[in-house]
Amino acid sequence: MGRPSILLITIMEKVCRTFESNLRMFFGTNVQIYTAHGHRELDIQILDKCDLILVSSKNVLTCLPKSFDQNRALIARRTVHMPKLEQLMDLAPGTHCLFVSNTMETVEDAIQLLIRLGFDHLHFIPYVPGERRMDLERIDVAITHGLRELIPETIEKVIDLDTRPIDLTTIFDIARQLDLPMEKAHFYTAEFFRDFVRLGRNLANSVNNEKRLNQKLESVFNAVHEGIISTDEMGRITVFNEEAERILKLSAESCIGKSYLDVVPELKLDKSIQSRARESNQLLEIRNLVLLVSKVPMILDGHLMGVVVTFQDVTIVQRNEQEIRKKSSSLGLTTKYSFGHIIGVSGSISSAKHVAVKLANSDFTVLITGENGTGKEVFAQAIHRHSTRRDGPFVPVNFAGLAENLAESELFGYEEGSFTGAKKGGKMGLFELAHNGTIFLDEIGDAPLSIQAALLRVLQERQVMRVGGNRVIPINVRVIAATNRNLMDMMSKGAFREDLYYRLNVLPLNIPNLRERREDLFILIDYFLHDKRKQLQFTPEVKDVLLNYNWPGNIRELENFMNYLIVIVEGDTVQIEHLLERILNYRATLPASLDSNARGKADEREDILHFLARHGSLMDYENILTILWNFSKRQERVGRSVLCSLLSRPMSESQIRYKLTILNRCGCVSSIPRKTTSKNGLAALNDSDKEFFL
Ligand SMILES: Nc1ncnc2c1ncn2[C@@H]1O[C@H](COP(=O)(O)OP(=O)(O)OP(=O)(O)O)[C@@H](O)[C@H]1O
Repeated sequence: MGRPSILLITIMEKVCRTFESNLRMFFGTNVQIYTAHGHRELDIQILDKCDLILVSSKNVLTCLPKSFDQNRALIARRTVHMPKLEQLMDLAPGTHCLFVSNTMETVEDAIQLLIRLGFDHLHFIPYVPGERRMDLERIDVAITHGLRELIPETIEKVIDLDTRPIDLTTIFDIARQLDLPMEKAHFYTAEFFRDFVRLGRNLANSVNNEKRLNQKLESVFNAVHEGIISTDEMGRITVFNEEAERILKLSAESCIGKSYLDVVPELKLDKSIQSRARESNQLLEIRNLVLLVSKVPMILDGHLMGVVVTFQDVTIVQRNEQEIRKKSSSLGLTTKYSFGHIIGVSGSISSAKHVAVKLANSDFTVLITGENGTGKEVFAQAIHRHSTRRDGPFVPVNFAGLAENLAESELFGYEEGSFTGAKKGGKMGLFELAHNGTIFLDEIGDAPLSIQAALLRVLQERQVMRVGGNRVIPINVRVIAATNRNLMDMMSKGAFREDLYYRLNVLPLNIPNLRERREDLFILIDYFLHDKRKQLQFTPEVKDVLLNYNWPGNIRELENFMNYLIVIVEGDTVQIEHLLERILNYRATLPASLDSNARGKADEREDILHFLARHGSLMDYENILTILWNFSKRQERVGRSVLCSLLSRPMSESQIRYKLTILNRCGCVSSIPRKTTSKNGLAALNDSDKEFFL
C-alpha cells in the first residue's frame, strides 16, 4: 500500500504553501501532498485519487464538482502565528482596527479567534474589498493575515499577522483519518507552545514595566501639591491622589473604580469627554469648597483615553499667594547687591571678589566666613545675582534671631493643626520659599544642635517634610551659609556638627576685615558720602585717627559713623572734636620697642618720633611739649585750657585732648586730675579736667 495522499485546495497560493509546510513538519514524508490554488482548473484525477481533501474555507467547497463526496473533505481550522500578536499589545483600548481578508468567513473567523485570545478591548471592523462601502475615516489601523495588498491605501498603519497556520486540532483530525503515525507531533506542539510561552513572557515583562511605571506615576501624583483625579473614557475614576483625598475629604479607595458622577458629579466631565476640549482654571463649588479646576482630555492616537482633572482649594491658593507676596517684601526675596556694589581696590577685597565670581558660576554650597559687618550678606547676594538662579528667590534666614522652638516650623513649614497656634491651611517653610533660588543661612554658627541635624538631612536629601506632614516636598535650592564664628573651634567643643560643617564648607570664601584693607577706608567713606549726597573734608589729623582706629564693626560701623557725621558736622570739614569718644580714645597699639628696655635711648627716641608723626603733625607736638617744658622747669603743672591759650599754632580742645592722649601713651607726658574745692568747702577730684606735666 502506498503513502496516504492529501490534496490542499486554497484560494491564495501563500496559504497553500503555509499549509504544506505545516503538514510536512508534522507528518514528514509519510504523506503525499498535492496542491491546488486560485481559480485554476482543478485536476479531477488528483481530486479523485487523494485520500483527503483539505480546504482553507467553506467557500472553497462550493467550487468543487457536484459529484464530489464532501465527506472526503476537511475544512482546516486555523490558528494564529503567536509571536506576531505582540504587535497588537501596544494598541490602546478602543482602537478602531479594520480586519482585512479575502472572504468574510475568514475575517469573522480570525476576529473571533483574536477576541478569544483576549484582544476584546480592540474594536474590530470586518472588511473584504468590494463587499460593502464603508467610512474609513475613523480607522486607526488595518490588520491582516498576510494579505497586505487588500488593505485600502488610505490607511497608514498596517499590522500583518502573517498567514494563519493550521490549528493543532485539525492536524490531529488528519492523522486520525489517514491513520498516520504521530511520532513528530511533539515537534509541532513544542513549536506551538514555545511561541506561546515567549508571548506570555513578553506580556509579563510589559505588565511589570507598566506596574513599575504606574508606581512611579503614583508617587509623582502624590508629591504634587494639587488634587488630581483621572478617569477613563467612560468617566470611571482611575487615579485619586493624596491631595485630592485631603481636599475633598474622601478616601481614594472608596472612589477608584466608581463613576465620577457618584463621587464628584459637580466636575461635569461629560462635556469634556464629548468636546475633547481642555478647560482651564474654572471656579467650581464642590462639597462646600471653592476649587480652581482644570480639565484636560487625554488623547492617544486620536482616541480619547479619559480626562485628567487637577484642582486646588482657592482659599489656600489665595493664602499662599498672599504669604509669598508678604514674604517677598518683608524678607526681601529679591537681592539689593551685585558685585558692582562691593567697593574697594585693596588686594584682599579684589581677590575675594575674584573668587566669589567663580563660585557664582557653580551651583555648589558656599560657606562665607568673616567678622561682623565685613559684607558677608553683600557677597551672598552678589553670588546669587551672578548665578543661573538669579531669577529665583533669595531667602535670607538669620539663625541668631531664630528661636529654637520656632526654627523647625519656620525653616520647613507646617501642616494645619500640627501644633497649637498653627495657622489654618498650614504654612510654607523658608526652604520651600527658596525653591529654584538661593537660601542664605546667616550666622549658621548660632544654629542650635537640633536644627543642625535637621539642616543636614535637608542638605543630604534635598527634600523637606513640613512639621506634622507626611509627604516629602522636593526642593531645588542653592545654599550659601555665613558665619563670623570659628566653626572649627566650635566643632572641637561639640557645639557644631562636623558632618554639617563639611556639607557646608564645599566652597569656602573669606571676607577680609577693614583693618586688613586700610587703603579702602577713604574709598568706602567717599562711596557712602556720595551715596548720601554729602560732601565732607577730613583734616589730616582726623584722617590719621580714622586710619588708626581698629573698626571692630567693619564696614557696617564705618557706614553708621558716616551717617553720624552727616548729622552732626555743620560745615563741610570733619574736625577732631566731631569724632566719637570710642574712636578718639582708642588706644593705638604702641610699637613693641616702646615697652622694651632692651633697646637704647636713641632707638627709643626714633620710635617715639615715628609714632607721633603717625598721629599728627610733629610741629604741634613740639609746640605742646615746649609749653609743658617751661612749666615743668618751674615745677608747675598746666591745665588743658591754659595750654590751649599759649599755643603758637591754635588747636581746638578736642585736638589738644587727642594730642595729649598720644603724648601720654608714649610716656612723654604725665597727668593728674585737677583738685577743685566743692561748695561745702571740701577738696574734690575733677577727673574731666586734668593737669599735665613732663
Ligand atoms: N564691599 C562693600 N562695599 C560697600 N558696602 C559694603 C561692602 N561690604 C559691606 N557693605 C555694607 O556693609 C553693611 C554690612 O554688610 P553685611 O550685612 O553684608 O555684613 P555681614 O558680614 O553679613 O554682617 P554680619 O556678620 O553682622 O551679618 C551693609 O549695609 C553693606 O551695605
